[in-house]
Amino acid sequence: MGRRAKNKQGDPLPLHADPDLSGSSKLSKLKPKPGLKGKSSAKNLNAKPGKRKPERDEEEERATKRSKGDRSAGTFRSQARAASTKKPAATTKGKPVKPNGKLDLEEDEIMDDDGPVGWEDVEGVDMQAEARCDNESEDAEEFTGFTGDLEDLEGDEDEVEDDEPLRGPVQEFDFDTDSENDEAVDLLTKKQKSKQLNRPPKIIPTRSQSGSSDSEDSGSEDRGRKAKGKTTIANMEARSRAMDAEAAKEAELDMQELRDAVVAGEMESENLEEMDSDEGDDEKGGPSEPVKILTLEEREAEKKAGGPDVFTVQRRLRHCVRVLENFKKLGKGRPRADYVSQLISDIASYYGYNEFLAEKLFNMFPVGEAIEFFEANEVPRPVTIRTNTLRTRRRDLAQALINRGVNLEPVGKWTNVGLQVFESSVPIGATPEYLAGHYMLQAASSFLPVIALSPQPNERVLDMASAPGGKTSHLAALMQNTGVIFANDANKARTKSLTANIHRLGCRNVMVCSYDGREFPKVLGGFDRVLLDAPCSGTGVISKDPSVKVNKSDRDFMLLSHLQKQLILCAIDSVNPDSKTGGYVVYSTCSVTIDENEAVVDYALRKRPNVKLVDTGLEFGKEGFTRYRGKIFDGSVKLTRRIYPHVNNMDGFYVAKFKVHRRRKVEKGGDDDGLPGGKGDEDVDTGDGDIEKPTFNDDEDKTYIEESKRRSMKKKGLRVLPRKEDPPDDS
Ligand SMILES: C[S@@+](CC[C@H](N)C(=O)[O-])C[C@H]1O[C@@H](n2cnc3c(N)ncnc32)[C@H](O)[C@@H]1O
Repeated sequence: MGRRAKNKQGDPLPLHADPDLSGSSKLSKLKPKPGLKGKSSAKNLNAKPGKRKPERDEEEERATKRSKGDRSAGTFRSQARAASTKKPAATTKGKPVKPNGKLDLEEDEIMDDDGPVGWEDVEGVDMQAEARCDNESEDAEEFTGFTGDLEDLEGDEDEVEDDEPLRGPVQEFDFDTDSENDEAVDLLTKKQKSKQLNRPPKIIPTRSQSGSSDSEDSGSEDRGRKAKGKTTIANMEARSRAMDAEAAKEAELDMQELRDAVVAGEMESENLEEMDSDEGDDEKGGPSEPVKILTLEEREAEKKAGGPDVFTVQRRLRHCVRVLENFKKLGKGRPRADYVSQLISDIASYYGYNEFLAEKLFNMFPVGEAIEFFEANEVPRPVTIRTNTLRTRRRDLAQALINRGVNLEPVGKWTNVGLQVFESSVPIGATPEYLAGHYMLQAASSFLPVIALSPQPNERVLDMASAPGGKTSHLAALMQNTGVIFANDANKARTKSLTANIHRLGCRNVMVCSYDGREFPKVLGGFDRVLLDAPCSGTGVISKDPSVKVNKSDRDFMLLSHLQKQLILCAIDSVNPDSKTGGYVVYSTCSVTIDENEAVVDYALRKRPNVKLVDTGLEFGKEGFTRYRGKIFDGSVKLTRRIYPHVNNMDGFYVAKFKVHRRRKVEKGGDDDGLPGGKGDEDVDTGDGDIEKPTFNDDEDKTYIEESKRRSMKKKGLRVLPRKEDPPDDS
């Protein structure tokens, strides 16, 4: 994304236009701003992850950054303290706005009151391992008590009097009247001006920013906007397009920047030692020691001694990234693994992850891109809402909210219901429009599984893990309140917020139920479409819930993956393969790990030869992995889509879409290993009444079954023998 247009959610880059984020582009970012030299030294990074107490100037800087909602604002230097990132964007008179209307949003307030949500009351699943329930606003639960009359709210004199923008001139809002040539609209009055549009240059600037022009640019940009006149609201979409064009221009500039950086990186690498010692001037201005890569023992000793200071870690990070990106030239006899383990250790301490998760996530990307990913997790994603088309139209909603002092604009061309909120003078989660169900606070990426499922009017749809109902209500809207949606969630307590949301949003075709998803299709089957938005680790939403950085272990991923595999088979088996209009399953998670995504989808393909992956229909997202660290997945897994914070400026998400066909009878003595392309040759209509119980590979599942037995014995207070061997690595 461009330097100046990064504030806008915008259309994510199309699949084939994803920028090459790997490589030396990061090198320029990692250069410290000259003025910062030495400033950060002697800070203990070994403090509790994410809890390092910032100094005063850092706190101010962080407050500024927090309000930007812009991933690019994240810099290497500022990340170590950002584990305490809070929910961004909308503000009320300078204070952060909570979606539920309260001020001063705290991270723990984003979570359910009951703590971590997901699968805690699901039998057979370890309570310790937390699963993340997506990135829906969980605000609804706090509104379940609202029983008042909307008119009362509308007529609340106090609110009106206190609410300056309500008295302002009514602005027209029309999505239909724009044209490419329309004047871009400045939606932001002086008072309301988006903080995202006004972000400062990066603390560690990229090449393009380190020049003279960033502040000038943004100044002239602002002037340009002002010159274009006051907000008319007549053509918000035109403005959006103008921004898109600007973003495209910026993207091109960035690509150029990247190309320059690669060339420059090659030159730089030749003078690496020189650079390292230049960068390494100590606080007194003298040259510091060359960067030292530590052995495991030395690292342990360093930790024991209180941990490295920020300055040292930064230098080492830069050094390791540079060397690893050009190892042939710069490796200098040391094994690559030494640099990798040093880098992972430094990433963990710098960004506040446990080393296990830092490594797991690091391994998913080329070195430079991994840094992009970790940085993006330090920056809040844009606040977005989804128009509930059962109650209103997007233009009417936008008009109403603008009149209340909300700065917003369409999310991007790929959705006609999304609005991005930049700033608000009113609590965005408690406006009369919110309470009247005109919109849902919902992260943009969580629109994607529903768009992929594409439910049709009059269908029978199962939303297998549905609370608090962001996607259920979106499904209902697309089905225009026809047909029927079974909105299930294993967690009874969470079905309260689900029910509240579907009432608020006017969904009349929804049946709420609470079963363990693994009981389907025994309880009910024959659906035209099934959405499985599975309980997951939440590694795609770390910017919202930084606790994920430290509370996930190898075992959690193993157990989650197992649960997801069980659920996906049940989802598939709940579909009527003879559906005239459908026959589809969409599997999604708000996690980026392979164990929870491709490994689950591949397992489903192997166990259910009657399903095939199909195109998700999404315009963007990276292809799913078809091989990863020695594992080879079915080639069709590349049809699945990965959404990343650092690429799409959205929460990390994964979406896969299956078409379910009739089952084929497996030939006697034939290949019954469940691999696709087995020898089955005869169509057998399994029908609703003839749905087989999901089967599992006993060998593969042995460990899980044993774990499950151990847990239930423990629960009953029985003595549990020590494990015979460690569970296998599933990564
Ligand atoms: C990612 S959240 C779902 C978010 C929801 N789809 C939405 O859009 O609002 C995962 C949900 O799975 C539920 N869950 C966990 N284990 C389950 C199981 N075995 N069967 C059904 N639901 C389960 C959790 O209670 C949680 O609400």
